[in-house]
Amino acid sequence: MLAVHFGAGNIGRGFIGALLSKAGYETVFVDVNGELIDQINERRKYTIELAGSKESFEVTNIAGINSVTNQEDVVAMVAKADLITTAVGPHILPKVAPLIAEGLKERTETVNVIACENMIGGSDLLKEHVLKHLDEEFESRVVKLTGFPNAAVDRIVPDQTHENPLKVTVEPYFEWVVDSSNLKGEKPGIGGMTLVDDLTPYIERKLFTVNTGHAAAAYLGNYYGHQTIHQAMSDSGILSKIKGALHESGDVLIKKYGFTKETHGKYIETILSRFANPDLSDEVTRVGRAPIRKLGPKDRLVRPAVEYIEWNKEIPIHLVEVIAAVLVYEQDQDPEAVELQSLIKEQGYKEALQEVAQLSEDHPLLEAVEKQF
Ligand SMILES: NC(=O)c1ccc[n+]([C@@H]2O[C@H](COP(=O)([O-])OP(=O)(O)OC[C@H]3O[C@@H](n4cnc5c(N)ncnc54)[C@H](O)[C@@H]3O)[C@@H](O)[C@H]2O)c1
Ligand SMILES: O=P(O)(O)OC[C@@H](O)[C@@H](O)[C@H](O)[C@H](O)CO
Repeated sequence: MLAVHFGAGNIGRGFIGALLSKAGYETVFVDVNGELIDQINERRKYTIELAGSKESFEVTNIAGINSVTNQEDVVAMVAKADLITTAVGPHILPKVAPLIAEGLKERTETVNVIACENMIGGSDLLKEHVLKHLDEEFESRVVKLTGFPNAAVDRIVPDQTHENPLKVTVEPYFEWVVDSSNLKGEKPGIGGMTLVDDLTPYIERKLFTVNTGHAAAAYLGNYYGHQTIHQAMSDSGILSKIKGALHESGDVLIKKYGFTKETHGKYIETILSRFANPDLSDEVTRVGRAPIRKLGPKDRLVRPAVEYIEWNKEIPIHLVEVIAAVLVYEQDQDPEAVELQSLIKEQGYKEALQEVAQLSEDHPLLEAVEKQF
């Protein structure tokens, strides 16, 4: 069985590649990072180390293709793959779409394409971009043969600092949930992949708990001068604000999906203990990367804040504080942080937030964030 995976970065190697290998797939990583691909082809294996335990294992049966220099090879692999996955970042999905479209055009058998990105509807978005590259004749054939099931992926994989550039240290916890209602053909039998009929509660619970809490730790941590998530979690003042934000997003999740307070409370506790893992050094700059995306209308901060106001007719004060912390997040190495600061300089905090979060001019969230300043 052959899997083609786009994005040989942290989650690609540290999570998806690992599960594919364990399930017996030959995994071909596609990446624009030529050095990384050369290393994959030279070594043909890498080590996954579980943070905080002595456990480690080898990921084998792998190869790599540089999608800048070897586009034809990528297309040929997509044409014959048994499974196609991505973990490149939401903004990169339009860039991988043309090669996926070319490969899908050549197929006569069913295949599934799963975008493993932190967003709602990742595979739907990828499908939309893929279809833009197909004319009518190919479009109907590709739609018939290709499943684009959405997915939720959860495992904290920080930026790596090993001498061996392929080695990855990951947290032991992981969850990969895939919407089975959109699968085509035989269901992939991958240990660790959970198939569900309705992904919405899973992806929302993950994004609006793990990623909301993580974002709170990163932006408040940065504001109060911390470098890592672990340091932010050790600051009792920040920890209580993170918990506050998670109780606000949790309030909405409980109301929408009927989780009991007790179950959701336990879920929050598990997430907080994952953030506090002393064996995992995760920089606030990684977790806070791409602040414009993170202030998007469907993303981890604005969406739960807007829904909290709708359900409770009340302002979620902790989420508001985190959103304000995003607006003062300065990081020269992060193109979105630079862009956000220049937008704020031109327009002011309130107007910049209104634009990136796509809120109406009179939305109460805007006034609340302005007051926070
Ligand atoms: N790291 C985590 O803890 C984690 C956990 C869950 C989900 N995610 C999600 O997984 C995705 C990837 O995150 P990551 O942390 O692995 O990022 P990363 O930066 O470590 O990896 C992304 C990889 O994609 C490659 N890439 C960029 N453009 C490409 C292109 N056009 N074609 C092929 N490859 C390309 C990059 O070179 C890089 O190797 C994101 O959507 C992220 O939200 C990350
Ligand atoms: O990947 P992002 O930029 O959407 O979010 C940063 C982190 O919160 C994220 O990568 C988490 O580590 C991950 O979602 C845990 O499953």
